[in-house]
Amino acid sequence: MKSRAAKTLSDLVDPRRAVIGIALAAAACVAVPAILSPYWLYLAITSVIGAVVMQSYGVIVGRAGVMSLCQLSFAAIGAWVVMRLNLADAPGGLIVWVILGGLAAAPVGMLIGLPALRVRGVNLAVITFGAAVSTDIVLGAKQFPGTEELKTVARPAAFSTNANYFVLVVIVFTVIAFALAALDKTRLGRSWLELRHSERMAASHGISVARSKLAAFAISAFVAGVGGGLMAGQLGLVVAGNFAMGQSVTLFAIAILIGPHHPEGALMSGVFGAAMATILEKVRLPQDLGGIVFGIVPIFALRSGMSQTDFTRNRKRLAKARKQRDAAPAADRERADAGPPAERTVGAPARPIGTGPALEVTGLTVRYGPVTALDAVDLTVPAGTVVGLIGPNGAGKSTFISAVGGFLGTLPGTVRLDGAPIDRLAPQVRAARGLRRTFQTTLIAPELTQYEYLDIGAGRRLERAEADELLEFFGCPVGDLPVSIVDAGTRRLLDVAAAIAARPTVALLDEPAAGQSAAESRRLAERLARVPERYGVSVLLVEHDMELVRVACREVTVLDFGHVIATGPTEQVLRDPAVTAAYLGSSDTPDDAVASTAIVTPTG
Ligand SMILES: Nc1ncnc2c1ncn2[C@@H]1O[C@H](COP(=O)(O)OP(=O)(O)OP(=O)(O)O)[C@@H](O)[C@H]1O
Repeated sequence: MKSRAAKTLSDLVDPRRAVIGIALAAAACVAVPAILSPYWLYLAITSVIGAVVMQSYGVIVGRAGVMSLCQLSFAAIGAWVVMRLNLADAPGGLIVWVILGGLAAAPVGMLIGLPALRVRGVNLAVITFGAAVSTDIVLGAKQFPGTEELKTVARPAAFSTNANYFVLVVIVFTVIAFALAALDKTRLGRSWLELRHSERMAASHGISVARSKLAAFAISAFVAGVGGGLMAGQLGLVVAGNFAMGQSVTLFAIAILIGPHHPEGALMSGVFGAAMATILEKVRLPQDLGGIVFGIVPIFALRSGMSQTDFTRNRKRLAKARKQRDAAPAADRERADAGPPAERTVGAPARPIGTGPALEVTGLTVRYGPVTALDAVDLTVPAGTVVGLIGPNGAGKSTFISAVGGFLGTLPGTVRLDGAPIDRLAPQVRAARGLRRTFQTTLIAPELTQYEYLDIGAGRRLERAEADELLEFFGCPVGDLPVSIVDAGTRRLLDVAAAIAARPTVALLDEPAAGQSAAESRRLAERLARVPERYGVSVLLVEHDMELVRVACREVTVLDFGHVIATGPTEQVLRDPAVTAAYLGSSDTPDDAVASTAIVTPTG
């Protein structure tokens, strides 16, 4: 039987990929020094060190989607530490110094990452570029330690020759590649993927955007610092020009185009960024050719909206997924068409349902400038129920969900979850306390499989049986299909399943039936009605589909222009003339009103 540690390791690192990766690295270590002349071997070392630096872009730009233009500043810190320790003949030798260089860069990375908590996009690029400029100025005014004394960095005896140093840098690159691949499978790694697509979605899953971003800055700075340290070991002495700010920007562009968050992308970027000019010069080709390649690769990136390596990988993955889907379409259709499966026998037990209100909102007010979207709204979701929140377009329903979820900051009014006030908490803290939400527009990272997305939603690794049960209950296809191949309507259901997987006290569902056929809506209604008893989760359901509301909800609250105009048992409220008037702008008969609600189409 596999030990727990071995199982965890095989969960984090795909054994097949590990074997291929190690075999390729070993082959390179044997073949490259044997085949290449000393000059080309030197360039190969430069390229692999460049690839290590590009791995740092792979973390911050490729994974977390943050624009950082100062990665070479972190590399400079790594190099500086190595040269300082070398000058002092510090114990440990180059390998230890390189690690210390990375560790010294990490807190600086976090410091520079602090503004990223408030700004993003171009503004953040400007801030990080400012850091690169400052590093340039400091390094320009102050030489690296050992430069005056001409004390070159001493390599360990085992790696003193360039052939052996090549082996060292390949080992470092490979170890970082495996470590990052393993990190991708952890909650932190997945949180970066969510951040890249939507910070709001990440927060709704209880992920701290601040912590994830700072971790991305720290880890990417560490990796860049290691790259800088290796550079010092290769060159013996480094100068400010090795870490020029312009180079940081060029490497950023290369990162966007090639995608160094994949090992092959990091290697290609390393060759391109670190050695292209020299290679062209050596083979007597015009330097402009580099510019031409630089001009062609963006065509791929722009055409596909993704980096070159993402594009290639995605194409392969989609082809495989389509085959997989086509192999089992009948089973999936049956599953979607079937009624809710009977008693649940797997997975975490249902949350015990309390006796008081699960969610109690009083006096909630939201103003967008002159528009009062919610005006002192009171709403209660009794424990163990599904409550509907309906109203015409623009009534304030989505605003209510965002406000209760904490996405609009601290507001007038109170929000209590299971009796405890949560109105001053950040969205991810509310989510962690047991308040989950879905969005009208789902932005699930398409790279994830459905299983992986459920894990993110649940905040833990679900057992296969538990994930399968959830997917089956909500009529989603088999779990290892990538989200990119799942249609928009099914993604909404997946979003609901991910919210329920966390076993929150309350799930706020924003129009989960949008994009579903009438029959699918009906089945969803039956399923939602059973959620409280099956999973112990109370639900607030925003919907335009009145048939779904009728079937799923025990109580309904109606909003109109930010005011509650009716609240109570579903049938009674749906027959209320004031509700009819709000929907139709006249006092038609209640039944007409309900029938006519199908005409009120969602805009979100
Ligand atoms: N970010 C915003 N800035 C300014 N006004 C906004 C903003 N978001 C919503 N509003 C306004 O607040 C009011 C309520 O909008 P909200 O989206 O909450 O309504 P809704 O009931 O969810 O509508 P729908 O059913 O169309 O989704 C509308 O008048 C809308 O125009």
